[in-house]
Amino acid sequence: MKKTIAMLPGDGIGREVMNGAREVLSVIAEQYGHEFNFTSGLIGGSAIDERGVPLPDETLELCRNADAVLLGAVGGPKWENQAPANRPERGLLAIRKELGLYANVRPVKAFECLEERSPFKKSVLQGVDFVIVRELTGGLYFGKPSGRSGSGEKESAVDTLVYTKEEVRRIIKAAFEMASGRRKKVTSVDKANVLESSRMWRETAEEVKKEYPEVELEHMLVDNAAMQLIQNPARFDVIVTENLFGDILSDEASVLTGSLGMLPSSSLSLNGLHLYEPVHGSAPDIAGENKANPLAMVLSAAMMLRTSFGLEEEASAVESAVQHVLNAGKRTGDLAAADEQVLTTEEMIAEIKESLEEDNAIIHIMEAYA
Ligand SMILES: NC(=O)c1ccc[n+]([C@@H]2O[C@H](COP(=O)([O-])OP(=O)(O)OC[C@H]3O[C@@H](n4cnc5c(N)ncnc54)[C@H](O)[C@@H]3O)[C@@H](O)[C@H]2O)c1
Ligand SMILES: CC(C)[C@H](C(=O)O)[C@@H](O)C(=O)O
Ligand SMILES: [Mg+2]
Repeated sequence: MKKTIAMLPGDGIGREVMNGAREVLSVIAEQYGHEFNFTSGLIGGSAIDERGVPLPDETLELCRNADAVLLGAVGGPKWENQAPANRPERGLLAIRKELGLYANVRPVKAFECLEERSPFKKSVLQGVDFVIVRELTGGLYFGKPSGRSGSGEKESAVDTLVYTKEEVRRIIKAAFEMASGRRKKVTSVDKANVLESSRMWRETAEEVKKEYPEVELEHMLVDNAAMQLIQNPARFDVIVTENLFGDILSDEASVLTGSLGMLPSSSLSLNGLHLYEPVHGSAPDIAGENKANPLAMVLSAAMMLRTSFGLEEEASAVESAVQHVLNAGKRTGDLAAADEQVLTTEEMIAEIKESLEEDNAIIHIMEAYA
């Protein structure tokens, strides 16, 4: 299979983990006889430094000419004082909007071998396997008006939470579709006791539910959801929610897996060009130190292989390699216990590649004797 993959490393650890994903994908290409053409573009702070804007036109063009997009992370203290319209994060919001990436899928699965690294009891983590479907191109992040006016104590700031029915319907449909292929339960998270937008969200969820009689729908207020997520996380299958609620709940949920560095995501459009990125940010506190956990990025690449290219076997091979190295006790600093050896980002990637190569050798031996 011949595919073009646009890589946007971004800033901080985004660059380090993207290098790792590229190496892993190169091994997959070689083993399975694919041709992956990697193109590379600027986004975020690095784009501001080189082109003066967080999302240059040429980066968008590069993405549109690709079969899928991989993104590292954007942002960092260097660009904290940029004008709001020219912050690194604006590049990320703009690419999501421009490519129509309305559905951000964030799977949360607790690896048994990492249970010790989570602050939760084993009994809480048992059976944790859910997906957060976060609306990504509307809500509080994009609503107008947004801005500041006035001065002194009379200065005011406004952000607007606005959704059209159409925007709500398509994300809720995406969640029901996902639940249909899973444990058939959708939890729609809102703040319908206060927000008008949430009341419309809730009504729309009820309308969509009629098309999916086999899928259960429950509504949950977001404050309760934040609590249930850590009290009884195994109760969830598919959570669907507004942009900002989904952002907050997914970082919270990452603690169930042991580290934010474990959470991958896909951002899906209606036209088939999708973007894959870890849930974490550019981690300025460890950037440039070869310390970042590259597994969220590697698992995002696996999601790309499966969702964009239909390469189920290849995606599973990457996920099995991740499972294998974790089972073997290999840990970056975010996952290591005090008495455990700490691997660098590059060493972790080397372990993944080695595991893929061993796996491949076993497959060849089995084929030879079949
Ligand atoms: N998708 C994105 O590009 C994205 C997401 C979140 C935050 N950000 C940006 O990143 C910058 C830093 O934000 P933040 O510090 O609040 O969040 P962050 O996700 O970058 O880091 C939060 C904490 O988690 C740790 N961490 C995150 N990823 C890790 C990994 N792969 N391995 C090991 N440890 C990891 C960091 O070291 C830090 O202690 C900000 O500019 C923010 O806007 C970008
Ligand atoms: C960097 C920021 C704009 C982004 C978001 O809030 O969507 C990030 O936190 C994420 O989760 O992808
Ligand atoms: Mg976030």
